Amino acid sequence: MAGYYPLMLDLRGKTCIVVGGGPVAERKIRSLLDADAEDVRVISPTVTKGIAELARSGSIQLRLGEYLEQDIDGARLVFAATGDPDLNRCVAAAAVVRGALTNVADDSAYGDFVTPSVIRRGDLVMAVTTGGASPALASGIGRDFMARYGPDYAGKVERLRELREHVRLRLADPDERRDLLRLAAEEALAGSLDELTGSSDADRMDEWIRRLRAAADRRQT
Ligand SMILES: C[C@@]1(CC(=O)O)c2cc3[nH]c(cc4nc(cc5[nH]c(cc(n2)[C@H]1CCC(=O)O)[C@@](C)(CC(=O)O)[C@@H]5CCC(=O)O)C(CC(=O)O)=C4CCC(=O)O)c(CCC(=O)O)c3CC(=O)O
Ligand SMILES: NC(=O)C1=CN([C@@H]2O[C@H](COP(=O)(O)OP(=O)(O)OC[C@H]3O[C@@H](n4cnc5c(N)ncnc54)[C@H](O)[C@@H]3O)[C@@H](O)[C@H]2O)C=CC1
Repeated sequence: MAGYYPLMLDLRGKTCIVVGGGPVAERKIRSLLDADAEDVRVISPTVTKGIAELARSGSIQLRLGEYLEQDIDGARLVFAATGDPDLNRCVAAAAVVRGALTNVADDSAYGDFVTPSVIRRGDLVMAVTTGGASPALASGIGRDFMARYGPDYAGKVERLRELREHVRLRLADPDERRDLLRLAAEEALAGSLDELTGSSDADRMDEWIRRLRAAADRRQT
């Protein structure tokens, strides 16, 4: 069993190809679109209603037909998600030759990566895998995360990003920057980010930094 190295890929501008058009392929396609993939191509003789709708709206390019090896030319990611195990292996082998990373839906041993359960809260992205041991458990833990980290985390992360940009411009001392940003993250986890007042964004940031500095000083004494 592979150890799996987790990473977060920027898929903008990269060609992603899904071979197959059933419910599993649809899930992979939706997860690509959720990740802002801009060039998603699907090859399958039959597709779900959902995939057909995504093609109609222009979110994906669909070729209705059986897979041909040249379909995956230029791909960076390839998903082999047909109901035919031999064909899925063929797709994976052709992808390897082309240097593309592959996912094989019915046998993870043949692919380069597995798809985790993904929870998104704006820029906060959580991914859970069991490496194929129990997709149902990965999904269940994903649901637990959803309950623990609610939709408010999208706003929290946005504010922490703003604060971080502000702090990097305003504070020269790297130790002080680190202490304040760690404290701000603790506030986000404790749910106390909403106490900010101030008339403009810059005022709010200055006030927040003042408060964090005071808290950091209190900690040191
Ligand atoms: C190895 C992997 C390869 C890959 O697809 O990358 C794979 C493989 C297989 N899945 C199977 C079954 C199920 N898959 C799900 C659900 C999900 N499967 C996903 C990923 C993965 N599935 C990769 C490993 C992930 C990991 O373990 O961490 C998720 C997380 C993400 C996604 O699909 O995008 C998504 C949840 C999304 C969410 O809810 O967040 C459910 C649950 C359900 O349907 O409710 C079931 C039934 C219950 C069960 O089996 O647990 C079968 C057997 C088919 C058969 O029996 O014929 C195989 C084939 C095999 O095991 O060889
Ligand atoms: N990774 C995962 O999360 C899961 C994986 N699976 C496995 O994934 C596979 C797909 O599952 P489903 O979507 O439910 O299957 P499905 O049978 O509903 O769909 C298979 C799709 O493959 C297409 N297809 C068949 N021959 C093709 C060809 N020559 N070229 C291109 N496309 C072709 C069909 O038109 C159809 O759209 C199955 O092997 C299943 O065992 C099943 C459940 C979960």
